[in-house]
Amino acid sequence: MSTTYALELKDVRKNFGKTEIIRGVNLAVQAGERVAVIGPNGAGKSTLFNLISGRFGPTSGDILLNGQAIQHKTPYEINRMGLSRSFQITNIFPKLSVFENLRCAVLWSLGYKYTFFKFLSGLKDANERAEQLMDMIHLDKKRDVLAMNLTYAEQRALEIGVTIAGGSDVILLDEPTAGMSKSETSRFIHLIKEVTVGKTLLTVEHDMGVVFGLADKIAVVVYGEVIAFDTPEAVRANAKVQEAYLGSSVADSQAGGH
Ligand SMILES: Nc1ncnc2c1ncn2[C@@H]1O[C@H](COP(=O)(O)OP(=O)(O)OP(=O)(O)O)[C@@H](O)[C@H]1O
Repeated sequence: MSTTYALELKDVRKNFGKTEIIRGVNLAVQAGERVAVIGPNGAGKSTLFNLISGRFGPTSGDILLNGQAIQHKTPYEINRMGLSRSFQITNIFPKLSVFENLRCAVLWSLGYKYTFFKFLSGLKDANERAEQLMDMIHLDKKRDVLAMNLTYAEQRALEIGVTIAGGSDVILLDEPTAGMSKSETSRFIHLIKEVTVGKTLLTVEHDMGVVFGLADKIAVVVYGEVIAFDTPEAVRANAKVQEAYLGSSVADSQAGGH
């Protein structure tokens, strides 16, 4: 019996000009797994995210979302099929309040931007869902504060709220804790865990504390290939990974008690 994975990459390759940047990636992520994608600078992590979210098409290979091929779909179509991505560059509206940002995201996900009448009938549901999201990301006390007046960590939390607003079951987060202090980071890991319960999560991450605090599995990308995909413990113990990349970062994170 074949398994349907939440996300599956089969021999995915991507060339930019004559250079092969992604060199035959295979990855099978089970529904509900939290996966951290790690690797040295320039290894191809962002390119992989761009391929999965449809920003680029692969040169060859298949990408399946819940068993359905998405490698030729647009980002919009892929989003409608249940995958949502947040960016390092923020995707919130600075001059809208917390509540308005969330409501916009909910309405957009429901497709209400297209017809005014659908919009009116959906408004009540959208309001309720936006309130619910606001509680989930712990910004209920900041309901009417403009996004631009939130702290940096609160803006990142709002961004997560916007990302999960449509109820996608596969979530891609690009360095969700980048730029945060240590205490903000540990609170944020907790928040990400809470809001992604039952969802499949992929995150590109450099901070080993975050990786080991968040991930069920780690995918190690080195020079356009996934050289290991396993539990944190197994990846930590993997000699190939130690040699190619981790070494001192893992030692540091272990010393730090993560
Ligand atoms: N649109 C593009 N056109 C040409 N080359 C690209 C493009 N996007 C990425 N690259 C190249 O692909 C390689 C992988 O880049 P990518 O950004 O995916 O790496 P990364 O692992 O995310 O790195 P970092 O950790 O520094 O963000 C780099 O050599 C980069 O210069």
